[in-house]
Amino acid sequence: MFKILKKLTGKELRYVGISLIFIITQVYLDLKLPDYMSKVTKLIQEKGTTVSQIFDQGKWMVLCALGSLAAAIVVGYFAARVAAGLSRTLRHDVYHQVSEYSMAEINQFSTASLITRSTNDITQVQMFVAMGLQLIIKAPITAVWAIFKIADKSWEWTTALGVAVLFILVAISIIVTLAMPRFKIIQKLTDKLNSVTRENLTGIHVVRAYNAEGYQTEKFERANADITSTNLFIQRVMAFMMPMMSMVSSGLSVAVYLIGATIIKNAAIGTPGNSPRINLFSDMVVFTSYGMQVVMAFMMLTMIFIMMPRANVSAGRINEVIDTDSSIKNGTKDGDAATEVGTVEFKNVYFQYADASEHVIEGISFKANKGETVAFIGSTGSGKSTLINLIPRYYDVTAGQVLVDGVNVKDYTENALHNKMGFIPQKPVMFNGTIRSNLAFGTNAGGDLTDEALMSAVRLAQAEEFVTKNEKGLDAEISQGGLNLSGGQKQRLAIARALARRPEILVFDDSFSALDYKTDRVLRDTLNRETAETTKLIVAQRIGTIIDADQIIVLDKGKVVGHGTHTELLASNPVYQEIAYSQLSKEELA
Ligand SMILES: Nc1ncnc2c1ncn2[C@@H]1O[C@H](COP(=O)(O)OP(=O)(O)OP(=O)(O)O)[C@@H](O)[C@H]1O
Repeated sequence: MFKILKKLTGKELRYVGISLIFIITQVYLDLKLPDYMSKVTKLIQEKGTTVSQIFDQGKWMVLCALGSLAAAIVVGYFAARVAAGLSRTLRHDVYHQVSEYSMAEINQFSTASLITRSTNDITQVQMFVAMGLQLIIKAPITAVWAIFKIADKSWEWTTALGVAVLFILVAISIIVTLAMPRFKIIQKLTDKLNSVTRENLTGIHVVRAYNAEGYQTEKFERANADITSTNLFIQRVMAFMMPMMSMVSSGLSVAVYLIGATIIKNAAIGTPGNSPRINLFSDMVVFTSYGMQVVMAFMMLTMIFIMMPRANVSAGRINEVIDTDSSIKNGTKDGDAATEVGTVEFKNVYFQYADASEHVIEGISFKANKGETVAFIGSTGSGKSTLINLIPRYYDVTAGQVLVDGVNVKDYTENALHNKMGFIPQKPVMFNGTIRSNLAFGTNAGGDLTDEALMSAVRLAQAEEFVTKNEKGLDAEISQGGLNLSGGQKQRLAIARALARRPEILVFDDSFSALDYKTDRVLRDTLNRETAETTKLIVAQRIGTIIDADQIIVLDKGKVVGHGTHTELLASNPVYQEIAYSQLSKEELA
């Protein structure tokens, strides 16, 4: 938590300082009240006291109460500003740190947990800071000040107060010890609930189509029941707090009055102007009042103890995200460091996922020259997507080297590397906005993209028809995730987005699969004609898509089992032959 609090800005620390002044003012005014009460008590018992004399003292009491209220409002205002400011800083830091993560870190935390950490966990810290700032400082000052004011009244009363405080401390310790471990669990269970809900919502079509609502509901209910029972346990334990505090405050009042009755009985009556009994009675009223302030102060601390363990767990989870650096370190070379143009080379590359026991890619070497088309084919799970994910450094190789334009991808800055290529993922990703905002997405080495450049990319990607059919054209709206587009339309826009950058290298991860055969053929012909200078790496399932490639690499269980042109492989490679004959007849392949 302290590490998180170090993130407070200078302005926020100034607000904390101002709050401190007002908290002290508030405590001073609160503790001034019993002094006036004492005077009023004495006046009431003395003969000949007039109403205006009592009113004189009462007026100050009202003013103290109003002053204390005003100070509390000011403190609340600044506490809210500090807490909201800190929460904004944390959200900013978490967001920027996560944006730097490689896929390895995102997989390590899981998307659901990263969402909980940047929302729920930050809210916990925000609530704690807002409450804490008002109470953490106020409670000890009140307690110490009040004890100091009544310490000399009578050792019997002070002992009663000490016993009450000791009782509170022991009870709080027991309660917090019982509840603390559950707070850690509760944030994990929130992650789980988030993950189940997300999965259910994103896969709602499949869930409905397979009548799997029951199965999904059961999963959700289990997660829901787990979090409910843990919450209930915590709430039940915490439920003891308030009754216990009222019991202690009532008990303390009774004890002070019982002790007071005995002390007053044994005291001398004295004279009307100087009566020890009247003085003792007034002391007793004042002591009860200060004693309540002490108990209230501990009550405030109790609130803090309720919130602190959970906020602490949340702070730890936020720090974990902020302190985790991306395993992929940016290089320093810019695009001009390239020694070649438009080449991609793999030199004896091995790759293993962090949580896997075996290599997914083993000893792969090849070189794609400028303007060449290199295709990758192989059964599902043979490692095709993994292989091309190594080019933009979504993952780093375990051994070997990947070179782009003659330079190791690890040496480039992220921007320089990504500006060289247009990457079209297996599942096209669309963002909420317009066709224009989706195509001109992100930064581009060539500067801002004109509408002409965008439309030219749209034409190349065979998307012109449906883009121009919409009267808004490039301004046609796209909903989140491209839900208002068909699979093929999304695929074509994803290709247009890559083409619009006019990159040296195009990487297609099975990007033609959602296209019909005719569009696939026309798109390939257009690309060959219009982007002849661009190097193309294509992962494909269909032989037809890659039949004209300059090099075809056949993968099986992460290894290269064939490398050549379509004609060469068809003549001699059994794995390629098997794939080819399963899709096309001998006549079509000839
Ligand atoms: N994030 C990951 N963590 C662990 N293992 C993974 C991960 N992604 C893929 N794998 C494993 O790596 C292997 C290769 O997967 P990859 O997606 O590269 O295959 P592919 O040839 O592209 O398959 P497909 O044609 O079905 O897309 C598979 O066995 C898969 O289980």
